[in-house]
Amino acid sequence: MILIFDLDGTLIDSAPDIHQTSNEVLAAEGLAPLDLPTVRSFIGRGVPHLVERLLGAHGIADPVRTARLIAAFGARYEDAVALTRPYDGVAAALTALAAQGHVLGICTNKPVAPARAVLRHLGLLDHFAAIIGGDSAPQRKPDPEPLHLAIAACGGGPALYIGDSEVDATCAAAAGVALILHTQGYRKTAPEALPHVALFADFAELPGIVAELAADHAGQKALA
Ligand SMILES: O=C(O)COP(=O)(O)O
Ligand SMILES: [Mg+2]
Repeated sequence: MILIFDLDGTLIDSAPDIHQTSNEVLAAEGLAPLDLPTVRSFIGRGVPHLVERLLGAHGIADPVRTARLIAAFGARYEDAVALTRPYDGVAAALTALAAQGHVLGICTNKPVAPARAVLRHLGLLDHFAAIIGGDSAPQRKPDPEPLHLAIAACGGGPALYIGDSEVDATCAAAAGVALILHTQGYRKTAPEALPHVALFADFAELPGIVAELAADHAGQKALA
């Protein structure tokens, strides 16, 4: 099958770097820093949304400042890798999934260049046949288009999406793709509130979950 992964909050805990970069661009505007949980709660809908929320937290809604901060954030984003860690067991799970014969891709709202930069920094880039980011399509997730693009870029066919958030759940549902929910990410609502075919807290569980879903899928195809 094709397995498409979300990035922030799914494969990597990148909130500390996004937090630090946020406070750097706020400082350049003469604005006070925000704490990590606050910034983490703004992650998931891409850079323009993050910046709107950073300024909104300071009571500012100004298109000129928003555009300036988006540019400042973008200029720093590819270097914002030092504080980011993969979740435990990610590399082993990706290796096991590829060994099961699956094709792996990324569909993230992070722009492609910083997505590639952080995956390269963590030694994970070579696992992926395609990377679709927040700047790859006219619309970002939760629009289904980026997920459709990621699946097509991996060769097309039956797919699963592995994500952490409300945005991923809405995107997957709109795309008609089943979601496997990583529960250790940046979600705000209870897992039960989000449509999913499976959930996991530990990447050691993922190869078994995927093997079962792939077998179900093959079984349904045989019956059809
Ligand atoms: O850039 C973001 O806001 C979040 O990215 P994600 O789609 O990888 O969770
Ligand atoms: Mg995410």
